[in-house]
Amino acid sequence: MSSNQEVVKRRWVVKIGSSLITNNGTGLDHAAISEWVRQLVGLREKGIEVVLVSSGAVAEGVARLGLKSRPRQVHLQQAAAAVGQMGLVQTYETRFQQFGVHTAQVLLTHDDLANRRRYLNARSTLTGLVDMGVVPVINENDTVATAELCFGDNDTLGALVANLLGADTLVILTDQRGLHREDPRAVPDAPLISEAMAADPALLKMAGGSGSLGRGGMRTKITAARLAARSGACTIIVNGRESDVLLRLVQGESIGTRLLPEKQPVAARKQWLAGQLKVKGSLTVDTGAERVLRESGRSLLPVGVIAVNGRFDRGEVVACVNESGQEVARGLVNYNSTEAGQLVRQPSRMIESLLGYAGDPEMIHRDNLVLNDH
Ligand SMILES: Nc1ncnc2c1ncn2[C@@H]1O[C@H](COP(=O)(O)OP(=O)(O)O)[C@@H](O)[C@H]1O
Ligand SMILES: N[C@@H](CCC(=O)OP(=O)(O)O)C(=O)O
Repeated sequence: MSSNQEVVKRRWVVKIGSSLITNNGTGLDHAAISEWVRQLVGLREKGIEVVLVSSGAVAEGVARLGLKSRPRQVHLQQAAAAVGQMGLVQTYETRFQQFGVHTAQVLLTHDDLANRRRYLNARSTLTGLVDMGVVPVINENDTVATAELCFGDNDTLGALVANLLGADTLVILTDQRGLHREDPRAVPDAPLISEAMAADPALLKMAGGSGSLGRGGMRTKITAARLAARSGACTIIVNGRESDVLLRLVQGESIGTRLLPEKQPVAARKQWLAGQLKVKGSLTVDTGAERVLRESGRSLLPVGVIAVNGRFDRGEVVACVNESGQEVARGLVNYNSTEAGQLVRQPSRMIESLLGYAGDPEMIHRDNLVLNDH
């Protein structure tokens, strides 16, 4: 089923942290992974689309290479990650296969999500995988990530993937029950925060760094929750060792820390789009398309575009103007200006024969479109 259809599907991004997935810092905890896979399959059976962000490459590489501990030099850590990533995806692949579910390895860098064109490509590919019933297993592409431009921790990556896919929930599985008022490693009886607004400034004051094998600690989890809230996702930080943790969450049990977005999903996402972006060109739309955009918030299809103005690439921001030149909306365009010119007034089924490849049916997908409210 296409994500572009109007059916509202539940989509969860589940992040499994380094501190949880390893056996005392080296190698993977295979029994625990089997447990999470069983539960992830259970979520799918309840109609939830599942995307996994998993750490563990460095830890597994350290074990496979027979190293005593995580290397200090970055290039050796990256080498260990390259070795360990093989074992990580092999483990998920084998476990999911037992349930007849396919997995796909997706390695992303910061650049992939900052660049609009690559962002859209990543989005299309991931959406395609999810639509085909595949579970993407995502990690940072440690081999090519540079110290200045890396996610570093997978909490941030998980949040950006939640933004990318418009997930309704980001579950961060870690080695604590959730966010406590103070780091429970230092203050064992510090009370648990069960629910808060993700944007609450008090949260960051409670959160400390990583006390163990992970990279970000609670701080990056709070920041991740704020990022995820931007596209309307709720973040749940919870102990991955709790029995049936994911299945209990889906039944609505209150475990862990739930960090809520302050706005409705669509409003938050569109506010972000509206606030961030500059216009590179414009598409003139006919009166029918203008009405559809204004009244039903649907995607802009090529058939409603009557002219293309300016030069732009796929993934850049363009304005949608009416025949009097008044801006109706703006959004991230799925085609560059040359291709868009070829698609003017064309039905989407003609895209493949006109461009020579099967592109997105929309000129601008509604998720990437924000109405001009003047
Ligand atoms: N206020 C807090 N509540 C809970 N844990 C905290 C807090 N402050 C810091 N931490 C630390 O964050 C750690 C979890 O983060 P991290 O080690 O990065 O794990 P992961 O690999 O799962 O991302 C905990 O083990 C804990 O020591
Ligand atoms: N990409 C790294 C994981 C980075 C990391 O440890 O992140 P986190 O689990 O958020 O503390 C790996 O697979 O080893």
